[in-house]
Order: sequence, then structure tokens, then C-alpha cells
Amino acid sequence: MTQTNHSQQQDMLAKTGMLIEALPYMRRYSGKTIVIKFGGHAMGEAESVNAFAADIALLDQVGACPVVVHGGGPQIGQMLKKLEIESNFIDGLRVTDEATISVVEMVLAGGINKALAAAITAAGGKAVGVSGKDGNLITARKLMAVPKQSDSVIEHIDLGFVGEPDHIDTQVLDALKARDLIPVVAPIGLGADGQTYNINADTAAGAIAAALGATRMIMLTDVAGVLDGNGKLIPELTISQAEALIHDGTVNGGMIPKVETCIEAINGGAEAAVITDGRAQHALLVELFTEHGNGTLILPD
Ligand SMILES: Nc1ncnc2c1ncn2[C@@H]1O[C@H](COP(=O)(O)OP(=O)(O)O)[C@@H](O)[C@H]1O
Ligand SMILES: CC(=O)N[C@@H](CCC(=O)OP(=O)(O)O)C(=O)O
Repeated sequence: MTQTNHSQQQDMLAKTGMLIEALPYMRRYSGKTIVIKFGGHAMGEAESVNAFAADIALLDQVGACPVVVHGGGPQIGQMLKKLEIESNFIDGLRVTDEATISVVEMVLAGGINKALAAAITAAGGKAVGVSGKDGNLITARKLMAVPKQSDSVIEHIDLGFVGEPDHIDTQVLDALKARDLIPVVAPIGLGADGQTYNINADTAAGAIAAALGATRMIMLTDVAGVLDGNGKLIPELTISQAEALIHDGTVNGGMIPKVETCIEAINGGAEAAVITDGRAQHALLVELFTEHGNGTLILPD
């Protein structure tokens, strides 16, 4: 036997071992809905999109029901810059005027949504891209920014066409899932007033996970998960423990809305949520098909 054949054989044996270890977890998620939020930062280059797409196709092939909700903040920013449209964020939300909402919809629903559905399909899954405007999936209401006290005057901040989900109609998702099609959702909502709203992708994923009663909502971001005061990953948190970390300031900045969204998703009907690093290779598969996963698992109390 040549050296190459020997090492190929070793490699195959290692892969088989991994497969055998993963089998019970694959069974655990068979027929279960997994909502995955794929953020614009986690997307990075085409390579990361293709790797993510392959993981989603595999999840589908082993019998789980993945539902992808994607972001695209950095990509929207690039397009706005190209078009010389100024863009500002308040508390992590993009102030969205009329010109901006057209660009947001074009980039999310027109560009990223279709590219992601095509990548998953090319990887062997059959994905269908929709936006929250399709089949009343996300009915949105204008998001009223939390008023801030400044010199005892309450400042109301108008974010323009930024919305929050008012109602999720799961019919479109249920129909796709029933035909073994993988839904890929762009976080755009339609108001009862006919207005198109820009919705933060984390918020949209949380609302969809709650409405579907998902077994897991997995948020792929660019940190390992929720970190403690020493920067060490916390593998598991109950809702009360997560709330305490927000309260004492350990969880701050962009991690606050992420953890809050996980808590809301669980309180709304999802079984558990995970925050993990989407840049790590096969983050999704490691999370679901190994005993301890690799991020922070948030569970009900
Ligand atoms: N306790 C914490 N654990 C992990 N990240 C934290 C924590 N507190 C604040 N953060 C910050 O939150 C960021 C993640 O939020 P954000 O940048 O909004 O993610 P995304 O772009 O994926 O939506 C981290 O990069 C980190 O700087
Ligand atoms: C209201 C609001 O801020 N919407 C976001 C929607 C995209 C998003 O959330 O993308 P990431 O997950 O990549 O950040 C935006 O316009 O950037």
C-alpha cells in the first residue's frame, strides 16, 4: 500500500468515526425546525457563503428542516456608499429614508437572498428565496425608537422606514417545508399601510423562530458566543442568567439585542437559542451534531 493510500484510508476512518458520533444528534434533529440567522459579517467572501450553503444542504439531507434568515448590513453599506447616499445608525439600527429603503430592499431581497438560495441549491439543497413581503410572511409596524432622556426633555428619534414584526404568517414557510424546500428569508416587512419596512435581521429571525416553535434558533456572528467578564466563552445560560449578564453590563453593545432576541424567541415559543461564531469552519454542523456544540446555548429557566 502506498503512503498516500494509507493516509487516505486514515482520513476515511476518521471521517467515518465522526459520522458515527454525529448519528444520534442527526436523529435528534430529524423533522425539527432549525432557524439560522446568517449575518452580513459572517457572510464575508464567496467562500464563506458556499461553506454555509453546503452545511445547510447537509442539514436538510439528514432530515432537519432549516429555515435561513439572512442579514446584509455591510453589503447595504457598500451599495449606499457607491450611490453616494449617506447612512447612519442609531442604537444599531439603520436610519432608513425613502432612498435608503429602496437600496435595502434591492440588496437584501434582490441580491443576497437570490445568491444565497442559489448557493444552497448548488450545494444540493433546494432553496427558495422570499422576503417578508411574500404571502404576508412579515407584517411590520413602524418601530418607535426608545425615547431617551436628555436634560429632562424626552427625545423621540424617528428612524424612518425601520420596522419590527407585528405578525408572522408562517403559511409560506410551512408550504415550502412541506415540499422539502428550504426557505431563505430577507428581513423586509410590509406594513398594514402598504409601506415597505427595513427590519433588523436578528429581530426577524427571532420572530420567525418563535412563530415556528423552532427547536433551535442559531445566530451566526463574528464572536465565539457570549463571553464572561474575563473574555471566556460561556457554554450555557438560562434566560435569568442571560438577563443578569445584560443587567450587570457583562453583555453590552451589539450583544445586547442579540441576547434579548434569543430570550424573546424562547419566550415566544422556540425551544432554545445559540449564539456562535459563523466564521468557524462548519460552525452549524459542530453546533448541532456534537455533544457540547461550540457557542453559547440559551435555555428556558
Ligand atoms: N459579553 C459579550 N460577549 C460577546 N460579545 C460581546 C459581549 N458584550 C459585547 N459584545 C460585543 O458584541 C459584538 C457582537 O454584536 P454585533 O457586532 O452587533 O454582531 P453582528 O454584526 O453579527 O450582528 C461582539 O463583536 C462584541 O464586541
Ligand atoms: C433596521 C436595520 O438596521 N436593518 C438592517 C438589515 C440588515 C441586517 O440586519 O444585517 P446584519 O445581520 O448583517 O447586520 C440594515 O439596514 O443593515
